[in-house]
Amino acid sequence: MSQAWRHVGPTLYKGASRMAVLDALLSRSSTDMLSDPAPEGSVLEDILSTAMRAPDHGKLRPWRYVLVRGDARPKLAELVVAGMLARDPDVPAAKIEKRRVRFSTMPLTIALGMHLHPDDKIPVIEQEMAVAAAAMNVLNALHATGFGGVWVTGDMTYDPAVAAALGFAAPHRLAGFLFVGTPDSARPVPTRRPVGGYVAEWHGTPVVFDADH
Ligand SMILES: Cc1cc2nc3c(=O)[nH]c(=O)nc-3n(C[C@H](O)[C@H](O)[C@H](O)COP(=O)(O)O)c2cc1C
Repeated sequence: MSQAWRHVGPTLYKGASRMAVLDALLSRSSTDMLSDPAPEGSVLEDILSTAMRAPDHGKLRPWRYVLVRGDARPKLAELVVAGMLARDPDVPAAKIEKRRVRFSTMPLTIALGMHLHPDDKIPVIEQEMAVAAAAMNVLNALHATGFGGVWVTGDMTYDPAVAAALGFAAPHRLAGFLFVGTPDSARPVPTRRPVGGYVAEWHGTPVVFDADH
């Protein structure tokens, strides 16, 4: 890892208005309709640095990012396909081909690793939630810098052989994969539900949410 990756970078939003930050948070959406370029260099460093501001009980910093790009992509695709066939030798050829193409062609895939400490006083679920919070920061930062992506899991995420081949032998695990690149500009503008149904004020008796009616 180069020296550049170790330094504390410039504040990403220095000079940006709070509204610009909120607008970015309110308008992010996921997509796998992604083309080149993917972020690289100092832009990618800034994006991934947002992980380092995720809430993190015990400062365990359990998030890990494995960058898979260029010629490494078909290798990851073959690893994923080998796992599919090991789990189910009769898996349909079309399903294999779809996954092979996806992992071989995404501009950048980031394997989300979880470096877990099962014996720590911080419960594993809190370590996992910190990884998820960090991934959310990364997704928002991708959007804020004009890039995009989607977090996927699937059976390959829970395959110990795939995890180990990426560097996460037990007790460490994968939390999924971020497919990353430049979103297709023709994709539909996402809608956003009003949050009202997911918020309630407590007055001493259990709350009921409109979203659950
Ligand atoms: C932990 C986790 C795993 C996910 N796995 C998948 C997946 O395997 N396939 C998929 O299509 N979407 C998956 N999603 C959902 C997408 O990442 C995305 O949130 C969803 O398509 C909705 O898009 P939005 O983020 O624009 O609302 C997952 C989300 C999370 C948080």
